[in-house]
Amino acid sequence: MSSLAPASRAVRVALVQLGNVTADKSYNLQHARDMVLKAASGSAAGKPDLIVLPECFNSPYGVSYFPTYAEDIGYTPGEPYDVEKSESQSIKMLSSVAKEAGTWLIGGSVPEHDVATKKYYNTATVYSPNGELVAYHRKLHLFDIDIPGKIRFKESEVLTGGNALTHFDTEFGRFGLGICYDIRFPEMAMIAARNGCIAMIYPGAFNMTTGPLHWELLARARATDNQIYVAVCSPARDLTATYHAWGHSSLVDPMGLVISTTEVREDIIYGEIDPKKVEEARSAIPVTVQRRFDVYKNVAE
Ligand SMILES: O=C(O)CCC(=O)C(=O)O
Repeated sequence: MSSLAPASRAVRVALVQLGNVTADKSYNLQHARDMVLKAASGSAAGKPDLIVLPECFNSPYGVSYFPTYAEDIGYTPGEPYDVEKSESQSIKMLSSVAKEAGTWLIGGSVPEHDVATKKYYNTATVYSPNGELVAYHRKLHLFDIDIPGKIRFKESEVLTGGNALTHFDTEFGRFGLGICYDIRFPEMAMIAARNGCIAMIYPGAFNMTTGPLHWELLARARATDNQIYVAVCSPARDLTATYHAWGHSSLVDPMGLVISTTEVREDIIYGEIDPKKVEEARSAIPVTVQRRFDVYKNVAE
């Protein structure tokens, strides 16, 4: 298990529960831009250091929409990425608004079309305060569920799952990134925590069936399991859309307490990710060093 990366102070976070995600992509991009700038103007506690947008913020959420809204991002992990030359208008907007806001930005997720391989992905990107694209996560676990009479959703009809875990470093510490259904896989958050991440951030969009059952439960479980912060950022609920998002964007602390949350409408919520609280939780209840990997070395066996 690696130790926590040194952090100078708590990170102020803003979660943007974006409303009005319409069929008009240009409008969606402009609205997301405006809301990031609004979030950056801060709360009574001050300007945030990190702003988060929800899953699929530039397009309606649904398998049939992905090909129409998908953009070619052309990112190769480990290689420098020139945003100016990007083919993706969403990436250009996110980079420029991160720079204008002067904050870290987790740009929710967007449908991606990798033109070279002809594959589609659900992809989240992260920007530094100078607009540099620093991390890129393709949803690893595709949202394929079928609850009879309630909801059937099969991302795999169009999308391909990513094949990498994503952690990124900031001056405040290391963060792990997942998208929505990824939160159901505890291994992902555990590996992030054991690699020194102080938080997992999940742009997401749960629904009216699994939202009330599992959204908060999973966020609190991943936080408690690993004694890290967990942020879940949803779109607002729109009953005129084909997919009704659960909303309830929330920030959970390393003891599993929901420290900031909202209801279903468009909103911006603020909270702090304090690395000292991670250390305090781990010293009070030391499960991170009590694990019996001598008994359960390989959980995939
Ligand atoms: O896991 C769930 O219940 C919802 C997941 C989801 O909405 C998603 O992955 O987009």
